[in-house]
Amino acid sequence: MMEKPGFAARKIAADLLGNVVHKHRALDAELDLASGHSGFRALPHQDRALVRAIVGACLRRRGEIAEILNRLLDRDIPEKTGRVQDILHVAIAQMIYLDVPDRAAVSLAVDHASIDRRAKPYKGLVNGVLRRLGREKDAITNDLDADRLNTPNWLFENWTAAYGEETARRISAAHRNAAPLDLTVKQDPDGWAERLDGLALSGPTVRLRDRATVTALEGYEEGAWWVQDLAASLPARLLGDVAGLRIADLCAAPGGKTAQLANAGAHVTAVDISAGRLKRLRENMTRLGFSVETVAADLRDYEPEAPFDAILLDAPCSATGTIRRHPDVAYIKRPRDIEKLAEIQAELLGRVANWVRPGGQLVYCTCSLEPAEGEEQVSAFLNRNPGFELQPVLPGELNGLDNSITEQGFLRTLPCHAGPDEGTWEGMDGFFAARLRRL
Ligand SMILES: C[S@@+](CC[C@H](N)C(=O)[O-])C[C@H]1O[C@@H](n2cnc3c(N)ncnc32)[C@H](O)[C@@H]1O
Repeated sequence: MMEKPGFAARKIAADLLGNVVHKHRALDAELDLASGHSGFRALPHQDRALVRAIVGACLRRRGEIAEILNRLLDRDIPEKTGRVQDILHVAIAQMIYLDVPDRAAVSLAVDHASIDRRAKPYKGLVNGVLRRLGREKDAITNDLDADRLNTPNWLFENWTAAYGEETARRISAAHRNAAPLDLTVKQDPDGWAERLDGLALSGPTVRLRDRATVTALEGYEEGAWWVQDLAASLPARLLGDVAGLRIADLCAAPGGKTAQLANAGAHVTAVDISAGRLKRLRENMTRLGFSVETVAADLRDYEPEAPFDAILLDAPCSATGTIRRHPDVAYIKRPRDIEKLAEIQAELLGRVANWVRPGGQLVYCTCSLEPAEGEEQVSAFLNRNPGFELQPVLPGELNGLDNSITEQGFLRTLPCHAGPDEGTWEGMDGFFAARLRRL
């Protein structure tokens, strides 16, 4: 059988979807052009963009697609049918959420089922189900509760318990769209907003509507800015005026927060366990013209020579605050990952806290929406360590982002929080940060 144009892209999309949702592999790693999925790497540029769009829609709309399939089938597709379910999801994503003609999506799905040994007996079902969807699209997709369906139950329950159901729904809704591109500029946010046709948000953040090729944008070569979500820029800002201070940026790579601290005039020691990620940090600092000390070490072994004036600990976490950028996170993480990560965070926080001098500040942060990795982590630390106090984040400290400050004085941003003004192409990553002081 001759392969139809676009067949390879659909086949690889189904493969990648399967690797994420069944094998819990990170999508970024699969899409890496140096080390990712070999079939994906071999595709022409345009087909790679199509694969990204299909897999993105499959993940962002996974709950809706599953419900559509449910409405189309009389009974569940048996397990051990090979790729049937992934093939159907890929086709439905194209028919309902992407601008692909139904006929193309259906015939490529049937072709795919025909060449898969275990899916082959179901090619008639694939054909029938998808054709019916084409005919009865409106009726079948009517009244889908997208906000509830597209978030896995355990995450939705976590967020409902933490923020209430209405907010959990708004978080889920924010995940339907890809995030805009935020830059942190060294100086002159208004000028850069004008030059890049963006919007100056809170502080040094400039937001661009399109995710253009970053390296082709004005100011990249000269190191005028770096890519950093608005929310990710907030924890370092909590340290206030850091000019001349010795600061340890712990878990630093690839260096977004290191760059902020260096730009503000601090003497930064950037520590990270990953030599590869630290190499990227050094490349970033070279482009930006910052000089910082870098240390490749596990924080569980590292011993600083002298106490620091301040510490920023951006602990490893589940990254559920970044689902707008990484929709696979909702499917590759599981509840036990949160438990394991919370244990590591507690260990790291307990260990590094003693590296700050008395009177010095320690900011702990994670890009997670789970209280176990944020509020609960810090409250437990303070209970165990009477030698530290919380220094609440105060209204007015964060240029118009007061709705991201909790009653206790923690920073808690959510993907459904708008920027400082309405109409700022909505949203930011979910972040938690707490500012502590050693007594
Ligand atoms: C959230 S990322 C850091 C992002 C970074 N702070 C930034 O703003 O660009 C977490 C980092 O923690 C590092 N890490 C994880 N476990 C570590 C450990 N035990 N010791 C040191 N670094 C660790 C990872 O290599 C990863 O680079």
